[in-house]
Amino acid sequence: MALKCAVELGVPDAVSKSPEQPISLTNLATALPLHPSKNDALRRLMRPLVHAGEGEGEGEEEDHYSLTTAGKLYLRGGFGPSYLDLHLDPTTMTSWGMLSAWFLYSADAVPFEAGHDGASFWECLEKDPVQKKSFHDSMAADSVLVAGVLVAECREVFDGVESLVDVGGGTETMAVAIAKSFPKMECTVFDLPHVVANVKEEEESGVENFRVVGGNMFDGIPPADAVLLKTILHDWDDEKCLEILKSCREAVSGRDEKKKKGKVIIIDMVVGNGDVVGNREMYQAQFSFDLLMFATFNGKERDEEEWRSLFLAAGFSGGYKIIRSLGPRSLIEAYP
Ligand SMILES: C[S@@+](CC[C@H](N)C(=O)[O-])C[C@H]1O[C@@H](n2cnc3c(N)ncnc32)[C@H](O)[C@@H]1O
Ligand SMILES: COc1cc(-c2oc3cc(O)cc(O)c3c(=O)c2O)cc(OC)c1OC
Repeated sequence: MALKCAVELGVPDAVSKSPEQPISLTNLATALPLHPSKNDALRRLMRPLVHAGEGEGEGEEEDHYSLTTAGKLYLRGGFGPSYLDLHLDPTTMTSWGMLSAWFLYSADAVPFEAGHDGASFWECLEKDPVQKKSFHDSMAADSVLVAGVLVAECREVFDGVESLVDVGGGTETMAVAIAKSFPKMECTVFDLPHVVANVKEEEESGVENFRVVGGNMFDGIPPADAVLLKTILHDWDDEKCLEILKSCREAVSGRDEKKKKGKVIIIDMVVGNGDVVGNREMYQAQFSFDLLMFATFNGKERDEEEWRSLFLAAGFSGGYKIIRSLGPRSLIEAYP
């Protein structure tokens, strides 16, 4: 909460722009648009942030500040501010307020839905344009990071792929980044009609090998050589995941006479795998997201065994491969 407040006040930008490094408390107060009667409280706001880095050689001085590497993520326009907006938004926070009630009473409603008269997270977003924008902006900020790695370091994933559908692609960030990087590939972003309605302009204005399709993935998925599911399956329970995966399998299972088989590319967590081994903070990230997914959707972060069972049950007879770790997430390919 201190971080959210500091970001809203523009603290990271003021610290970063200061010619004095580290910047003193007095100069920081002057650089911010604070009411003069509030200057003294700035030290109290900054203290928990300074001490958050304790034990790593940071946080030794309480009245002079410079940005840590993580702090740089919170500069305006970066990934951090939209991430905070999403996770600390009052609508999103409802899940946490309802979690203990879920444990105490026999009703099985998803905590988020119990706090919203039975409406799902996606239904709430549709009704609230501000929350919808905040959600899709932060997912897009995440996609900028992930797309950068994907097109720079994982190009072999797209070898032989002539068409790709980004299912639940949200706004166009990921599909456009792939389309630009692979100009011969037909790239489609597929999401709920009210989500992609805002993306149409992008389609009209520019990248030729990119198009937009609105629809419900539970009613079918447009055919392609590859389907991309980035942070989709963790939003759903096993039953719904099976429906999605079966539909993806059909979508990539060969439309021409050669019956060329494609693949499903998944970007999601594999709990306990890859980069997280021996890394306490990565485990914390995975377990925190698991609880968030549970409280918001009855979704979950899955370990390798759980992924294996899903692929088997969804009929992926070609098996699967965990291609690489992307921090707490992994890139998985599943073959029909
Ligand atoms: C967690 S977001 C992931 C967005 C994007 N893949 C990314 O990683 O940035 C989940 C996406 O699934 C979409 N979605 C939810 N239900 C859907 C449905 N029934 N059919 C198609 N898309 C759906 C949401 O609108 C949202 O864009
Ligand atoms: C913005 O960066 C990330 C976001 C997510 C993420 O966050 C969510 C938050 C919600 O309140 C509801 C959701 O449905 C979601 C997601 O589905 C979702 O994927 C996840 C990330 O990595 C796992 C992000 O990058 C760090």
